[in-house]
Amino acid sequence: MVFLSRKEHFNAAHKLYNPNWSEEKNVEVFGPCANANWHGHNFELIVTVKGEPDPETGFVVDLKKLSRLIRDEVIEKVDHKNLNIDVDFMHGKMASTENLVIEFWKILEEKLPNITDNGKLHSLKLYETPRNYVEYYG
Ligand SMILES: Nc1nc2c(c(=O)[nH]1)N=C([C@H](O)[C@H](O)COP(=O)(O)OP(=O)(O)OP(=O)(O)O)CN2
Repeated sequence: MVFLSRKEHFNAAHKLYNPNWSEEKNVEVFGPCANANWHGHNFELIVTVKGEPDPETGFVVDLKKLSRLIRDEVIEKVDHKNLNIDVDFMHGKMASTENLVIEFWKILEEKLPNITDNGKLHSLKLYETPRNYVEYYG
């Protein structure tokens, strides 16, 4: 079994704000992340696919195809966007890194069979800042 990864990049704005809470409670829980006028992050998304290399190509998945898939299906939808407002799959959800990575997984798990017969989605690692990141295994 080989684990193969591709890193992609996007930047996006968001705020962490629960509309069911008072302004005071939002500030207490989320601090400056609840700032009404948003804030931005440079995100890094690392997608790891696992499988046996195909005997004819030596590939688990063609990294060019994987990059294109991630960019077309995920990055395009979030890059230079406001995660709370512009991104359909985040509507009604808190725009946390945890919730974002779960939505990315749903998209990529469904689309991956279009580009590989032998690779399966293993994990997503999403960096919100160079020091804060989440890992998700489905
Ligand atoms: N469980 C979560 N906690 C927090 C999330 C999140 O998505 N899930 N997000 C945030 C903020 O959006 C943001 O990540 C915090 O930024 P910041 O505190 O500035 O983080 P830095 O690593 O850049 O700064 P340090 O000073 O090094 O902490 C908050 N919590």
